[in-house]
Amino acid sequence: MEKMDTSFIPDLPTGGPLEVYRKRANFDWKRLRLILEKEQGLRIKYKVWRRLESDPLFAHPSRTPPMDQQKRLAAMQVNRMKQLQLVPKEIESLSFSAKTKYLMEINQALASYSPSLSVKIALSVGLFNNAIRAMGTEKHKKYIEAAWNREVITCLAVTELSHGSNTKRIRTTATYDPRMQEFVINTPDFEAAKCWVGNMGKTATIAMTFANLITADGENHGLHGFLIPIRDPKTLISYPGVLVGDIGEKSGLNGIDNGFVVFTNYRIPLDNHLNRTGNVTPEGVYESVFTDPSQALGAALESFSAGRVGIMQEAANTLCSAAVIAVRYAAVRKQFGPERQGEEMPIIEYQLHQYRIFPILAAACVQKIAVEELSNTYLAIIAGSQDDSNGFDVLSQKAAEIHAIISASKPRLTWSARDAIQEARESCGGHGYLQASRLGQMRSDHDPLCTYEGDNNVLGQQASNWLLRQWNAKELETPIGSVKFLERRHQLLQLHYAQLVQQSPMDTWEFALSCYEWLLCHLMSRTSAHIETQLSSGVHRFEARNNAQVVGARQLSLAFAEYMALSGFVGHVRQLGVEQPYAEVLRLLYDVYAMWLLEQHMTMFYVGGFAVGGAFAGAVQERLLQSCAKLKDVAVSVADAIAPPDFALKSVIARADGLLYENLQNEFMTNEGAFQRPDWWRDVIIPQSQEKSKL
Ligand SMILES: Cc1cc2nc3c(=O)[nH]c(=O)nc-3n(C[C@H](O)[C@H](O)[C@H](O)COP(=O)(O)OP(=O)(O)OC[C@H]3O[C@@H](n4cnc5c(N)ncnc54)[C@H](O)[C@@H]3O)c2cc1C
Repeated sequence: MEKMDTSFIPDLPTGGPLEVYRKRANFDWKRLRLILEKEQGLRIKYKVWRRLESDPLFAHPSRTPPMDQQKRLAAMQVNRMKQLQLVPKEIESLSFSAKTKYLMEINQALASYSPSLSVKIALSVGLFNNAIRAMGTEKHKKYIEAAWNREVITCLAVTELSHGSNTKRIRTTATYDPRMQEFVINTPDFEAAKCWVGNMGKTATIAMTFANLITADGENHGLHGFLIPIRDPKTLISYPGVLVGDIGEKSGLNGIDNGFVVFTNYRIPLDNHLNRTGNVTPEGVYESVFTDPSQALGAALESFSAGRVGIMQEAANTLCSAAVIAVRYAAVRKQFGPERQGEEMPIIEYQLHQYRIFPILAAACVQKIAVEELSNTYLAIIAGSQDDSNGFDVLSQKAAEIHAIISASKPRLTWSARDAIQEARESCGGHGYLQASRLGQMRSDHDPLCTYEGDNNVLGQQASNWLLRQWNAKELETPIGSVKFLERRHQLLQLHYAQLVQQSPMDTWEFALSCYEWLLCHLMSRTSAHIETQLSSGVHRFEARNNAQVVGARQLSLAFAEYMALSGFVGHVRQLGVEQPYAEVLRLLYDVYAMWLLEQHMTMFYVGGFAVGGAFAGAVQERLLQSCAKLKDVAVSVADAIAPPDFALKSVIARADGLLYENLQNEFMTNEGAFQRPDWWRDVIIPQSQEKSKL
């Protein structure tokens, strides 16, 4: 294993109640941290956290501010970014992948401090710039610079009131007027109002908007991107013809001003059309690099994949935070014990508790590595497609495969994080419900990640469609190799647990991966057969596919994402060649996560005939519980290796010092107004007779 410089990682407080478990680890948590995360990325994150911590604008308010204040604060924090100099000038000269990676690291650090802030920045810079690069041409590059300098505040307007997932049915129009060389933007009715658009509610000055491009002859050329100025950047007052407002309070992420807009005969110059894939000449002739307009839309929407990768990174970090809170709390919190009056046991010692929280810890570590691997693959493909002078090879085989992987993985990760937060909340009992535990806020802020940038259930269908295409194709199209195992489909479908455990015992990396290969083949075969049966009885393909979702397609895309994560982790660990104690802990984490996942699919292993009797289910459960028991002694150190600093984690019940009760006492005692009689005290006093009031 290469030499590691861990000196930039701040030490943890010593001597607190967590020390008992910290001492049991036979490895250095800082070195583990650098195995789970690349040094360069971690250095960037610590730099971001240090700068935020030292700036009073980023101090955590003691109470949740009113909605309007949250928006003001997040907007001011975005403006402060430039002064904080988080992005050095030198990154301009880096390659596309290196530069994007740098920005992604910053985003992750910001997201663990405040999701509202990171989403706002993504909308203002990252996503906007990606969209310009994917859809715009040279003349639009000035907007990238302007967005960096905050000369314009940007947003991405795709969703309409009555259409979200089905983007093809968006109805906003951009009609070209050759006389004035302008596009006229119209919202046909309120159902076509753009809505939910982040940054649009109060602040955005320019909206990157998807609208149907219509030429003077009345022909609709499908959806295209347009840069539509909506507010005066000097006054934030909207322009005539633009009715723009805020959609109101949300369940979380209230630092973001989500808005709606209605356009009425609103004119923009020809140059504001993002014309990389389809161009309109000044005379009004439409030219496209695609013959089918839906291909142009597909290429344009593909630019949002970077957003999905960012979402996965954020979800992996959320998993980490939830796991850290649950593990640190469990190591300190004591309840019950064998002797009635004797010492109580930390709840981390209970098997049931281990079974609830260790899969979260293991998932966090495995997914952290898997998402990093996936991000690298994604960036390499996009960089390749940008180098291609012909422009779009985005719809090539590689792009289709990575799109399928992302479409399966974004749902898997965001759902895992959603469930992990809830489990962590309950595992911390009542104190987990305290706002200061962070878990409630984390739950509300994470929740919409399951919906935006592609609703999970809809995205999952795109992944299963691709998988089923591979299943039925004469020739596999898997340049990334994600379904290379399908070459062995006939052998795999014959596989049984009894035979597998002989070939690859449970303590090999291959065991779980082979179980997954069988499961994926079975689900593809099952779903495909279900669709075929319906088609042959005259059912329309659309309906046949819909009716195959519950039977197998939904599970297929989730299982595919899990397989990708596990195999990504295994590939990475094998390459690393780490020393013994680190190899052991990585193996343990893999076992806990893999066995826990296999348990979730147990029914299908039996339904499909992979397993009979109780042996497989019993063996999986036994290995899971044994691995959890082994993980118990090192879990606190593993949590330390993935924990954001206290400042970013902001959880009173999971500080690195482990002083649970002292920190809670301080929280209760200093909580604003804790000892104040309420202003409304008279409203709760029921007038009493003289005699009784003496009581
Ligand atoms: C916090 C937040 C921020 C957002 N920011 C932006 C933004 O900046 N810009 C922007 O343009 N949009 C934004 N959105 C909108 C977001 O992109 C959409 O909400 C998302 O695309 C889902 O669309 P929808 O809400 O219309 O849901 P729908 O498409 O109506 O889906 C509703 C439900 O129906 C299910 N469903 C739909 N079709 C099928 C099917 N074929 N089979 C089975 N089930 C189906 C879905 O799974 C879902 O559960 C934001 C949303 C939120 C919550």
